[in-house]
Amino acid sequence: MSEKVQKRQDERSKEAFAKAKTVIPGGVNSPVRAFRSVGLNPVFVDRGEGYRVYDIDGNSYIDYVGSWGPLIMGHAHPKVIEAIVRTAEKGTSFGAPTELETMMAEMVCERVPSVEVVRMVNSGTEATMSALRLARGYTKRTKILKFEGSYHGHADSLLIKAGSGVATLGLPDSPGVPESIASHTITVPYNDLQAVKAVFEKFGEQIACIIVEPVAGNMGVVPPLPGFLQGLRDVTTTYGSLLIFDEVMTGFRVHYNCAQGLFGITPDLTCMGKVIGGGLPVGAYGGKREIMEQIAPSGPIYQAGTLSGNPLAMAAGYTTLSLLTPEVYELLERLSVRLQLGFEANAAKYGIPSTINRVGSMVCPFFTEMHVVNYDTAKTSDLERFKAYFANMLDLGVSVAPSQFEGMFVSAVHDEAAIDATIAAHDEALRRL
Ligand SMILES: Cc1ncc(COP(=O)(O)O)c(C=O)c1O
Ligand SMILES: N[C@H](C=O)CCC(=O)O
Repeated sequence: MSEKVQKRQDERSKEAFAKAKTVIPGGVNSPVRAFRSVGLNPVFVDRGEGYRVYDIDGNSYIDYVGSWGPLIMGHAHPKVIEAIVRTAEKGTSFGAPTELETMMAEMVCERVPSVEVVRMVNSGTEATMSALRLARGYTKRTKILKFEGSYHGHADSLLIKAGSGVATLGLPDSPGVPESIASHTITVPYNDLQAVKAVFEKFGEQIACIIVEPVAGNMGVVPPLPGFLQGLRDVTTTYGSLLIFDEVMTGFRVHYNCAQGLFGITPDLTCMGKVIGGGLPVGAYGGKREIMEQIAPSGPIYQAGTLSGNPLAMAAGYTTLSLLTPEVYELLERLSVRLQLGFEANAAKYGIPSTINRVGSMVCPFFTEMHVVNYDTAKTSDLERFKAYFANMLDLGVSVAPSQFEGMFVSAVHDEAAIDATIAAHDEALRRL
């Protein structure tokens, strides 16, 4: 395969990055994009179409970043683009209600039974930050519990032992988060129900909520162990705390009814983002009416947004959700299993320690033989090997996230040929290690 591959050009991306660094911190608007942990120059994208992205140097890649999850229908899906254009022609934002927002809310409530009422915001960070405020205001408690290596956006209360870029850059706590705020956040290892119970025995009456990624996707992909999510449901019910599912990544990604539908657990509140914006900036939080009605203007807990419910985001999100039929999830499962099996066979062929975690179309190859169940086991992956693997994959025309602590996202427009080409690239990438 290597013989057929032309050397990847990157001169223009290098120039673009140098220029960006003069006016943008680190040259990027979100840290992991800088490729720092893999020691490379970031690829500057020109355009995307279907499962491919094209960079400004003229290289093209089979893409598994998918804008970090939202693009479940691939890049520039014609129906999504058409909906955005049609909507934009009528105006881009009004700061007044539109019927599109109600249509979107109806669609979310219909597909996610735990969500009776939903408020749109502009990012996953806004969704989790607002859900925390609501949980604290509703329960009149201050402490929260989150899991090590989970990422819930960059609100102060949640930037404690976080995953994603924070893990990638090795920054367990961020300067600028006051100790007085951090002290209210309790962290325990993911999948460790005993640790959760021990915390509740000590502080249960003070804990407003548990916030959990029902499939962890920011320490690489880590599925919940059997009984873990149910255990969280039980303990929060016992102590009168709220259970918040952060489905910003898993929402409409792993199942037609989100992760809560896949695992059959009903949270009190759900945070969403990514897929529900179809590639435009969006977030949402929703849940039981009794709790959600505490939000202003129906209740006293304040949260607002100039661009919230933006018509373009609603049009892109609504169209994306309309395309996501149960059959699409069957297709995603088939394609993703094919990818996983191919990767497993390649690793076995070269005797490379490997664990491939997968839930639906979230896939993550770790370079370790350990069963990856939490952040500590995720960290046993050989990061130097990941670095070399990442560079090889890029040279072979496959774009994966530039960090071991992120997953791959298969889209519904990746076909079997694309998956097989990816498996072949992976084979070659491992052979070159
Ligand atoms: C599970 C989870 N929650 C929250 C967020 C924050 O979302 P956003 O980047 O849109 O602020 C992310 C991703 O960044 C995420 O993966
Ligand atoms: N893992 C993050 C979100 O899910 C990646 C997005 C980012 O940090 O830019």
